[in-house]
Amino acid sequence: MGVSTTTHPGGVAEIVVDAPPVNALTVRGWFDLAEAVLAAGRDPGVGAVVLRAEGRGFNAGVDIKEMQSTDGHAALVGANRGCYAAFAAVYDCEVPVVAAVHGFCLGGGVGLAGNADIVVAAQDAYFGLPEVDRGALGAATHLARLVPQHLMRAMVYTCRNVTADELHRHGSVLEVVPAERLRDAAMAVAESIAAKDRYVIRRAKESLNGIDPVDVKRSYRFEQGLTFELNLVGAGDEHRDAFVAKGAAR
Ligand SMILES: CC(C)(COP(=O)([O-])OP(=O)(O)OC[C@H]1O[C@@H](n2cnc3c(N)ncnc32)[C@H](O)[C@@H]1OP(=O)(O)O)[C@@H](O)C(=O)NCCC(=O)NCCSC(=O)/C=C/C[N+](C)(C)C
Repeated sequence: MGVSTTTHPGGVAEIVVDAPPVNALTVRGWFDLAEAVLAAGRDPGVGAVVLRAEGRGFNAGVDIKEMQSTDGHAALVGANRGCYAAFAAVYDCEVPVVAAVHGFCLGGGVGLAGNADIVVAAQDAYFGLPEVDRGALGAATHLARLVPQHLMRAMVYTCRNVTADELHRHGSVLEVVPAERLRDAAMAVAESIAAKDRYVIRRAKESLNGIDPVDVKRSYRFEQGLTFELNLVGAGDEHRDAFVAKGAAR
């Protein structure tokens, strides 16, 4: 349980998130993931990273229950800083990151997949930002890397999800495979990158980040500023409390 890294002989670091029941990460979980991704990229023996998850889905975003059961603002501030650190780590990782997505990829999950260099998905994968329904904002920066502008806006305002097949049609998901083949498909892409000259691949990643038209970290920080406003006016608590109460009622 948690975040684990296995470095394979071909130079692929496989980072696996396993946080039952739905891979909704705690503050600690986001920071652990950030450190695992950065450490893999720092390892000179690594040429590519595969980021995947065990369980029912890739990622269900922040752990709302931790946020609502923690006194004061520590969990709220921590989740924001943890998400920022984890999304930034995927982006800044010195080698390409291949996200292997299955099942749900929601909220913070989109932050991870959107900042990955390559996304491979299972046929059951879907992506979305339920933030507006949770009284929050954020990860539109990263969703905008996966879908065109108007679809991104529709997804933010309506909280509708898109499937892996739709993203494949937009070109942001490289390959859609049956769930049982997801790990192998992601590893195969990562191995083909790790087989290249490691110095050149690191410079290729640095170069691609350097020509990005959007500063993803700054853009996400702007989004977070408005999330803080929603918290100040009480909209955050109202919607998160409703989520927790709905689960309890069930
Ligand atoms: C589609 C989901 C993830 C799974 O659906 P399901 O039908 O397979 O499972 P179920 O809804 O019964 O959930 C199982 C248990 O997991 C709990 N759960 C689910 N999501 C979360 C969560 N995010 N935090 C804490 N706990 C969660 C759920 O209450 C069930 O517990 P019990 O068995 O009842 O005890 C579906 O669950 C779903 O849609 N979840 C909500 C996803 C969501 O809204 N994520 C947060 C998005 S906001 C975000 O990630 C980033 C915010 C930005 N910022 C940091 C700036 C605030």
